[in-house]
Amino acid sequence: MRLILLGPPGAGKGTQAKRLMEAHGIPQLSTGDMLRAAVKAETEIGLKAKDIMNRGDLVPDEVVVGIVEERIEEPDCKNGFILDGFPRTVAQAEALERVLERHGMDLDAVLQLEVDENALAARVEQRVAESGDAVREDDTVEALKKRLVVYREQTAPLVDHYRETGHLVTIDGMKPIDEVEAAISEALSSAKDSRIRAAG
Ligand SMILES: Nc1ncnc2c1ncn2[C@@H]1O[C@H](COP(=O)(O)OP(=O)(O)O)[C@@H](O)[C@H]1O
Repeated sequence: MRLILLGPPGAGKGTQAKRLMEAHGIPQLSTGDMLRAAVKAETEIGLKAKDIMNRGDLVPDEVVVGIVEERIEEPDCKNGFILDGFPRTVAQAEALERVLERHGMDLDAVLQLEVDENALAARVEQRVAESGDAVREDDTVEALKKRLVVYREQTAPLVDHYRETGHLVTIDGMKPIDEVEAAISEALSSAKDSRIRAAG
């Protein structure tokens, strides 16, 4: 199963990705985590990405598309994967479509976690407060605000994009974590049923 988790910072993508990973035995591919690892290892990509990430801006499309393509070629992605934090622009979505096509893969669903903007600010502020010393370098109030603006301007258009491609599944992300998980699992099984019906 190949899934995309879509939603603003603080929507709970990482939390649900981990649960999906356990439920389906497929890896979570978080471009944020991969880029943070590159920054830490001071690779060429990491050196380029560091300041961009700390500002809350987006790393260039070709950089993230490159790391995602390399990652999905790994053997653990054979049965599928969960993309978390990618694609973040329409150009990335189009590049992903080409990459998947080249590898003979297709998408099963794009899970949009829909959340209330006011609640988001509170969640991310809490994350900043709780993270204490282990704070992520881009978890400053300023960078978070910037990430929300970037989301609205560059990533939110993906909702329409994936509605048009027929992959969009909208989930209420304001519910408690277990209920969001249950809603996702239900949506995935009915998506599967309708695919089986369409094929049969
Ligand atoms: N697909 C992507 N395209 C461009 N930049 C990305 C992408 N994924 C992650 N990044 C960079 O990494 C930062 C952190 O990403 P992530 O951990 O997914 O953030 P969040 O916690 O806001 O969901 C982003 O602000 C951006 O600079």
